[in-house]
Amino acid sequence: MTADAETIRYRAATGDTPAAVDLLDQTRIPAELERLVCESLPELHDAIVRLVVRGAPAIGIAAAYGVTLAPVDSSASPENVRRCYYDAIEYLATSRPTAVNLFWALDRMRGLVEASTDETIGDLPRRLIDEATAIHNEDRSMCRAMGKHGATLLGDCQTVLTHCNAGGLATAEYGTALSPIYYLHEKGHTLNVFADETRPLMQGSRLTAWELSQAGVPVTVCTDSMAGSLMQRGLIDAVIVGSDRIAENGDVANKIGTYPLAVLARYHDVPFYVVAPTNTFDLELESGDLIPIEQRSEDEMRYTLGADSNVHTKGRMAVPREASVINPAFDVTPAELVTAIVTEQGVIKQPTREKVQQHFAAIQTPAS
Ligand SMILES: CSC[C@@H](O)[C@@H](O)C(=O)COP(=O)(O)O
Repeated sequence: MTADAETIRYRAATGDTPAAVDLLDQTRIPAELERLVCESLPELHDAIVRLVVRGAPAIGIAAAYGVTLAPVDSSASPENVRRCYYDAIEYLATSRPTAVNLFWALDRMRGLVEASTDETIGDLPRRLIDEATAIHNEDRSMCRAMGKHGATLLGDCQTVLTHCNAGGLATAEYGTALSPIYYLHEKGHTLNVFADETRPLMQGSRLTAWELSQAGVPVTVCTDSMAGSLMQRGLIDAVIVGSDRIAENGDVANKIGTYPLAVLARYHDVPFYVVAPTNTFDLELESGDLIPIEQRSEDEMRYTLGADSNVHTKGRMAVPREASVINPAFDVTPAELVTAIVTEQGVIKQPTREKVQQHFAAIQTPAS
C-alpha cells in the first residue's frame, strides 16, 4: 500500500496545531481514498463506532493513540492529569465490545498512567505517545511473523477463500489472514483469493478486494451464500480468516458469517485456518460463549449502502418497515472446527485449551 493508504498515522502536536489520529476512511473505500483527521476523543470514538477504522488490531492501535488526545490541562494536579487519562481510556473502551485488542491496548496505556509518579507526571504525555507508537510498530512485526508461519500451511494451495477484511487495512500493515497470502506472493507463489462480500457492510467486497487488487493478488468477489457451492465444486483449497477474540479453549469470534464457513469447510474436508496475534486471545474467558457480541444498528440491514458504497449515507430501503431485523456483528466458531490457529509465535494445530495454554507458556518461558 502507498503512504496515502496507510491505515493509521499519528500527528504530534506542534505550536497551535493539536495532536491528531489520522485515519484512512474505510467507510469510503473503494470509491474514494479519503482521510479523516481526529483531533478530539469524541471524533476518534465516533470513527471507531462507524468503522472508519476497523479490524481488531487497527482498533487497538487507533485507541492507543487516541488516549493521547485526552484534554489534559498540564497545569492541573498530577491526580487530575491521571483522572483525565483514565476517563479517556474508559470512554474509548465503550466504542466497540468484541475485539479484545481494543481493551488490551487500552490496558497497556493505563499501565503507564498507573506507573506515573508526581515527579514523572510531566513525562507522561511523551511516554503515552511512545507506548502507542510501540503498539503500532509491534503490530507491523507480528503481522510479518504471522505471514511467515501461515505460509507454511498454504504452500500446496492454489485458491483460498477469506471473509471480511483481515488485511493491511485491519492492522498496522500486511494483515492477519491476508499476511500469508502477501508473504507467498512476495516469494513468487501467487494464490487466487475468493473474497466473501461480507454482508451487511461489505468489508470483503469493498476492502479485501481493494487491497488485494492494489497488491496484484488476483481476487474474485463472491456473495456470502456462494461459499458452499464453491467448496462442493472443489474450488477452495483452504479457508483463512482473522479473529476479534479467541477464548482460552480456542473458540474463535470473527465477523458474522465465519461460523457457517467453518461448518461448510468441515463438511467438504477443506482446512479452516484462523490467523491472529496473541493479543487477540482472551485467556480470561474459558469458552467462546462468554465473548460479548456487538449488536449493530438496524439501519445497516434496513438500507443498502449509500452512493459509492459510502457507509456514512443510507441507500435505498432494503427491508419493509413492518419486518424486524437482527444485526449481530460477530459469531463464534467452536475450536473443534478450526484446523489451526496461526499467531506471531507459531501454529497451534487442532486447538484445544491445553494447546492454547502450552502456546502461551512457551512464550513466557522461551527456551534458552
Ligand atoms: C485482522 S482483523 C480480524 C477481524 O477483526 C476481522 O475479521 C473482522 O471481523 C473485522 O470486523 P469489523 O466489524 O470490520 O471491525
